[in-house]
Amino acid sequence: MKTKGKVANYLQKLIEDGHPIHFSLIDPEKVTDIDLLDRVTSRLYKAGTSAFLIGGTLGVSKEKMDATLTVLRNYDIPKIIFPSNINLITEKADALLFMSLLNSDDLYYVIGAQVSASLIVKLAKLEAIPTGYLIVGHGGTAAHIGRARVIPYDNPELALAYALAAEYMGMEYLYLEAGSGAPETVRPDMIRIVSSSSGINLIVGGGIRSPERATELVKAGAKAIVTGNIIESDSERAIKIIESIQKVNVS
Ligand SMILES: CC(C)=CCC/C(C)=C/CC/C(C)=C/CC/C(C)=C/COP(=O)(O)OP(=O)(O)O
Ligand SMILES: O=P(O)(O)OC[C@@H](O)CO
Ligand SMILES: [Mg+2]
Repeated sequence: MKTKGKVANYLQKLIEDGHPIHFSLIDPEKVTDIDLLDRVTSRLYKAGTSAFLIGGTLGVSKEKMDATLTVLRNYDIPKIIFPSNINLITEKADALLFMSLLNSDDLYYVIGAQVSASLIVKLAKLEAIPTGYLIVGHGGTAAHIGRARVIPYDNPELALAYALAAEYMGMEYLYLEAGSGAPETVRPDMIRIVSSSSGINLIVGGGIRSPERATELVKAGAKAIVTGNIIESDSERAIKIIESIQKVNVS
């Protein structure tokens, strides 16, 4: 049996210590000013973000990924690729969420992209984090591109059925995604039901814009939350989100 990689161990330790994980999602397409990115990411780092996720659905190239990762290279927290497709894989990162979009109607997003990516990931010596990706509610661009049959916000049982299937297939994380900029996040009730009846670690993202909501989602059982848009539109608020979830002890 293969031993876990550095990034997986780091995340697992945070979870075991009851420390909520915060992922700062940087969309390389939105990066126009490298100095500004440097200033903002430095503040996120100092506030205690746990890791950087780097990715976007539209308008992202490997060159843009590399430029963003170059800015992030000196932070001693993991830089993790959040891939919308196989062209965003770069050896400059530490790891990638090796995701299967479980509720896609398109086999490409369920297993095709993963087969095309696997040897590239190995050659790049990237750590793969086994992750089920499940799109809920609004779904955003990811739902459209990924041809997802979205899980309704008010159907936690359906989400639980996917979570258990993912867990039984050996995935360690399930990313519940409401979509970038979603008007409503995944609901606490769904998180509560899925986390209490399955053993998979929940990452929750999409539409998280306030410390109160972030805290609520962590208290409901999210092991990690992701914020993307709010970093771009109001980085001070993103900092408040990071600070507020650190006050929650989830053990
Ligand atoms: C394992 C590998 C290499 C690939 C998996 C590919 C899969 C399963 C993709 C799922 C479908 C998809 C399109 C996911 C998008 C994930 C993502 C990077 C979301 C964040 O981007 P947004 O913020 O929505 O992007 P925009 O801001 O460009 O809309
Ligand atoms: O940009 P936001 O709305 O924070 O969403 C983050 C992430 O879940 C998108 O894939
Ligand atoms: Mg985005």
